[in-house]
Amino acid sequence: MSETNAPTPLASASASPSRRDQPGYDYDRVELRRKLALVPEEPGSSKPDPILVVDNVVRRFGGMTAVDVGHVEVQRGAITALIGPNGAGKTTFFNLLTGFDKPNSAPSMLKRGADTAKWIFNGRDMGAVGAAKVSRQGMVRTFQLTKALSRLTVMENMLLGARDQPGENFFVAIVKPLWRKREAEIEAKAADLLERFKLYEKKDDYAGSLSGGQRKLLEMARALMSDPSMIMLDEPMAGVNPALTQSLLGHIQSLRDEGTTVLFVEHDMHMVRHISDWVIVMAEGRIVAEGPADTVMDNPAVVDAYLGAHHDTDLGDDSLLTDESFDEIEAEVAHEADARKEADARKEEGTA
Ligand SMILES: Nc1ncnc2c1ncn2[C@@H]1O[C@H](COP(=O)(O)OP(=O)(O)OP(=O)(O)O)[C@@H](O)[C@H]1O
Repeated sequence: MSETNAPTPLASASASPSRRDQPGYDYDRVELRRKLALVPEEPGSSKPDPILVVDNVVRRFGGMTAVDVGHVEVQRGAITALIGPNGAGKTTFFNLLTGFDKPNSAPSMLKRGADTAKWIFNGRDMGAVGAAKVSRQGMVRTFQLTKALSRLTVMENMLLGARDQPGENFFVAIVKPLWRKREAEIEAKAADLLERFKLYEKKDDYAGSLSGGQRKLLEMARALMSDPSMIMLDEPMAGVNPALTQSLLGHIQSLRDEGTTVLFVEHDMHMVRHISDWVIVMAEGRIVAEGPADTVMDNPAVVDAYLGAHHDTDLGDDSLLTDESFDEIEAEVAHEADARKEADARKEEGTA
């Protein structure tokens, strides 16, 4: 199977509807960029429609402060990159937000006040919420596949990612027609996602036998099984070959175009420049700069952060990925979106 295939949108009726099809969703990238252009390019700036608002998240390891974020907001429906030199605190921040770690500033029986940690996702307070519940609320992050998951097949990995498994609901679990139906839906959805990520032919292979790039695709596909409102990707491009890089970028753009908010940590500045609607920069645990990708790299605070920590970081030379190749991806994604609209319209006409 080729790794270079372009992304395929969800095609069959058995997949859950994308957010684009849900009432009230009106994605318009030009409008989004126009709104973001009005946002002040400063750390902690307010966004027009934040899906995530974070306050006072502090994490110390011994005497070292890994994360000290006073305030930050993530715009709904946008692709936001979280960048920063090695050790800036990006992964620790992801772990805290998704319930896999707890801030030292977490509110307690003794202390709850203006300086205690608080983060609101989609209008809900997530501060005291564990990892499983965070994911059920629609904030899902990708992980590297563990050894155990490598010994499961690609399809088994997908089924593990599903929300509302029949066994989770006692009533559904004991009424056979109900769980049969739900099980079939989940399997159909997994199959659709695997098709979309060009992994369907590998469905019965062990996940451990996939290439590094295919594992990244599987991680993303598995995360999408729970229909997240926001997907958080930790270094999606690490270890991925240039051909599959383009495919991954296309997938991330289509997710955003379908209404999923994307927050990703990445060292690859080519990727950051080309697909981000907004960039947040961390250094030494703090947010030091924010702005659109084409200007934020020139911010003196960003140059300082990278020069101070990481002299050899390439902040913008596109050697592998040219503007033409990204234009091609964008055109392909737009073409597929149009094809999807046409198919939906035909389907509607057929059922009218
Ligand atoms: N469990 C831990 N125990 C002790 N120190 C830790 C732990 N986890 C992270 N750190 C430290 O916290 C700091 C922030 O680490 P983190 O991995 O969050 O940075 P990062 O920005 O994701 O870096 P990279 O880009 O290299 O992945 C680093 O100095 C790291 O050594």
